[in-house]
Amino acid sequence: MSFTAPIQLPGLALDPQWHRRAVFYEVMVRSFVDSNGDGSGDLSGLISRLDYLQWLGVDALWLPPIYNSPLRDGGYDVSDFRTILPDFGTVDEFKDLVTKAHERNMRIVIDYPLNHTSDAHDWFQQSREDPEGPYGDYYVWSDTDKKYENIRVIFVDTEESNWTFDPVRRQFFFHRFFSHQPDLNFENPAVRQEVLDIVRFWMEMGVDGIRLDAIPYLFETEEGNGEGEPETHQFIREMRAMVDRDYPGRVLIAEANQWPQEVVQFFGTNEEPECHMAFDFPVMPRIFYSLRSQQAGELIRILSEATEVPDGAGWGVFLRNHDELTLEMVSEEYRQAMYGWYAYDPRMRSNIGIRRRLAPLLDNSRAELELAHALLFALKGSPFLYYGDEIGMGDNIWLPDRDSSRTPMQWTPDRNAGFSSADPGKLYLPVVQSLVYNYNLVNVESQLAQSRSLLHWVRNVIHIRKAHPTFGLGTLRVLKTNHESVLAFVREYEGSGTQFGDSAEKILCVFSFAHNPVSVEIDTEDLGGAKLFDLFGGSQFPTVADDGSLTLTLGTHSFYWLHVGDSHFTGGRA
Ligand SMILES: OC[C@H]1O[C@H](O[C@H]2O[C@H](CO)[C@@H](O)[C@H](O)[C@H]2O)[C@H](O)[C@@H](O)[C@@H]1O
Ligand SMILES: [Ca+2]
Repeated sequence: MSFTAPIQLPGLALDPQWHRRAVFYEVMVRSFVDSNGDGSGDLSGLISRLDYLQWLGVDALWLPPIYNSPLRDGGYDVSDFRTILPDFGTVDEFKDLVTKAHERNMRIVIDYPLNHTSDAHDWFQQSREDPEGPYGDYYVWSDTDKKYENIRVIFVDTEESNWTFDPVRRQFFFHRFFSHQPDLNFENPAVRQEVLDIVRFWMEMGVDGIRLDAIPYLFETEEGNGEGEPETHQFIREMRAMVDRDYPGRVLIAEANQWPQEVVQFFGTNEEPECHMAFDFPVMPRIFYSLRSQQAGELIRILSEATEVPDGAGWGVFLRNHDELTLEMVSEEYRQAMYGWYAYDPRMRSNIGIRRRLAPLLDNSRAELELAHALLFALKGSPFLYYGDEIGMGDNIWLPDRDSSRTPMQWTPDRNAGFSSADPGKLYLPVVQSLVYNYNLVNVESQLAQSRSLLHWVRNVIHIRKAHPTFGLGTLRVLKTNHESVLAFVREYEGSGTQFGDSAEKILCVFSFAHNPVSVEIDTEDLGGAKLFDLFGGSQFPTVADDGSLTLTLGTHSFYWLHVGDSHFTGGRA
């Protein structure tokens, strides 16, 4: 396979708003390409596929943890934050990745699980052995496991308590996640300084952003629930001030699995900003709910909630990632409905969520995959794709925990799906060989060869989105319709008049979750008399009536992106 996209030199375009226009792609280094045949993906392998990612239209890569780790939690159990897992490569190879990505105008975002370490980390080993030593106070130790009783257990499948007794120190240590992941003690100024130094270490290496893993959980208090305590926000403000001062243009991304009013606090304010971006956890499960219930109501409700963010900040929206499809942000009633639709086999569940990939969740329905992506790319926020979802990769629910959807990328129909030349038994996880998603059928090479494949469709929609800065920078206003299965909104952008030549624009987006064709009347409010043109092919649609009403018909699971304007729009096909 060759992707001969032109390489832009020398490096990145200067754009302080890059993260709001960007299409992100989450790529697990271990899962993407194995360059040396040892069975594990690595940095050199990833570098070898940057041309593919550039061809796809990706602007930024998010790499889950690449540090030294016992890999008991997919690398989120870090044993040294300043070295790279040898299976993945070296610091020099990482620098090479940054350089080569930048040459392609692509950014690199790394993942930083700052809340905790692995119990194999030297800090923890010293802390347990020498309570009076320099690391004695690096973790949250207690003589009793009865502290912080308001703090819930997150990994309910495996942990009964947030406290585990350490036989060496003969005290309990606190952990929000697995019992092999002790929480760092953020009350200790030395710990806070270590964390800031580690941020600086990777920023000096040239990274463009850092995903702050599990960010709500830094501080614990007796009164609170340990999620977004004031001290946690204060510390993020300090980190942000350091980044703005010493590394302007780099971004901090909050992973806070919380309700909108709580997540929005991780953006801070104009005067005291915190993160540049935050993942939108409430929207994601509602997309899946709408697809099965044929009801757009919950999605409309959450999209209509006013959650203003500071200037220049933006949401990260996603369909799937390396974790389970979390159902923490839906009511118990909705959760049970979603388990019934999407996790009918108990093996598909994990903690409070569903450990499946996008295509199997949607039963490989091409119409639903297109609808879900069209919505993802039209929402307010920057879209994050999960590796392999662009080809509709399947999962393996027989693998433990979230490994079900972390299997090798499927490049070709050849041995190990072209991921590795290793003996198949040596792979870090087996390739998917199920009836429907077998790598013989689902792979990049065969989809490149079919112009109507999902891969080409996703690439096209990415390029159309990128031709319209409105999607990244504009406002979103939900419209009233007379059909419960239809979501309609207007994206509107005033234009910036910057060097990017952005002009003012309105785009009407309409999505039908109905399982049959529907006719819908939309109250477009102030769009009376406007002409509409399809963004994909440029064809003209019925003009909006003078009173603002618009009647459209939509096929099963279909959608429209319509340019609103007086003049003919020529379409955006890439
Ligand atoms: O490092 C521990 C975990 O941190 C992240 O966790 C997030 O995912 C959890 C579900 O797997 C979710 O329930 C929690 O609210 C999040 O903070 C990371 O993404 C995980 O992979 C990791 O195990
Ligand atoms: Ca390798």
